[in-house]
Amino acid sequence: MRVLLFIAKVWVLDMASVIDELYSVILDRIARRPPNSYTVSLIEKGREYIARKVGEEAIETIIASLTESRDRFVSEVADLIYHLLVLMAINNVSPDDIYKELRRRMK
Ligand SMILES: N=c1c2ncn([C@@H]3O[C@H](COP(=O)(O)OP(=O)(O)OP(=O)(O)O)[C@@H](O)[C@H]3O)c2ncn1[C@@H]1O[C@H](COP(=O)(O)O)[C@@H](O)[C@H]1O
Repeated sequence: MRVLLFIAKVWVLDMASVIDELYSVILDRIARRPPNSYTVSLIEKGREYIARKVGEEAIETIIASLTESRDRFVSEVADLIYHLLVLMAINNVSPDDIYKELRRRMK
């Protein structure tokens, strides 16, 4: 049981660190605006476009969960998380804000 708890904890920490790292890369792209960056192309299309894109990715995730393979579902969840992080970044909300809220709700 202890080993399972340890593995679960390491997995959660690793997942959080990937999200933190990706969020930092997104902030960097927004600040530096390098060419050939998908993030920059999203930012240039504006807040409404990005919000709509999150909606689109959420729908694709729902469809994948119901009708497609596990791999397709994993890929759609990753797309959704990335676009959500971009939307969070332009709203000055960090992954830390979300971790705190989730921790506050934890029973
Ligand atoms: N994690 C991602 C990531 N996930 C998904 N996507 C992009 O999201 C898009 C989703 O595909 P869609 O078919 O829905 O959309 P599309 O037709 O390509 O694009 P639209 O014209 O519809 O916006 C694809 O172009 C993917 O490349 C991502 N683009 C970038 N990242 C990471 O973000 C960081 C910054 O990337 P750049 O901004 O490209 O440097 C890097 O660490 C990247 O690995």
